Amino acid sequence: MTTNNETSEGIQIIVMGVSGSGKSTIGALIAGALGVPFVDGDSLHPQSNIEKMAGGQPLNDDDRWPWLATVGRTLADAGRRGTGMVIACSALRRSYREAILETAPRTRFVHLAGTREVLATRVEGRSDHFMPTTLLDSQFATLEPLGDDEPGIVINIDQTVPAIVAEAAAALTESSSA
Ligand SMILES: Nc1ncnc2c1ncn2[C@@H]1O[C@H](COP(=O)(O)OP(=O)(O)OP(=O)(O)O)[C@@H](O)[C@H]1O
Ligand SMILES: O=C(O)[C@H](O)[C@@H](O)[C@H](O)[C@H](O)CO
Repeated sequence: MTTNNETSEGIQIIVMGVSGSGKSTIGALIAGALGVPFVDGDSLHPQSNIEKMAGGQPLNDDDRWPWLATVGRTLADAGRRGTGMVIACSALRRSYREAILETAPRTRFVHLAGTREVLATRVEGRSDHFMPTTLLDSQFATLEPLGDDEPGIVINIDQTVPAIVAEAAAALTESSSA
């Protein structure tokens, strides 16, 4: 999978979805396929947010806004440097995505979508992550799926990792060159 430099430099992607949907796994591979840097949005959270989630409490809007501002700024800075970037960030609500788009208007979203059952299996399968499975219900309650009128694509996560990456990269490069 290749893209020309001109296309890759401009690419600004948020891989979004609830906890355990594969944002880190798929996001890193999409970035590799497109030849752009990858940042895990979890590394941009203030420590207080990580501690809150690890303690079993969902984040609220006040917790998320400063983090979303950092995510948008990081993406916009990469665009200005001409390097492009893929960031894994839950971006659960439409208003969160609108805020990111205000700072980084060329952003496209890749929504990794799956059922509660598939997500529970994936989250329970991890032993090395701070996010408890008990927070999945609040993640689903907060989620507003990517709409047809928003920039990006929705991908069903109930398929293999390579299949998801191939679907995402094909859609992203196709829409970049359109
Ligand atoms: N398509 C897939 N098929 C099978 N397992 C997968 C798939 N995608 C991801 N996984 C596995 O599911 C788990 C969750 O994936 P990952 O940690 O990438 O999700 P995440 O959205 O980044 O989670 P969080 O937001 O909680 O950090 C990991 O153990 C990962 O290896
Ligand atoms: O908006 C949120 O509630 C958070 O961003 C979470 O989604 C986590 O950061 C992430 O998914 C880690 O599990």
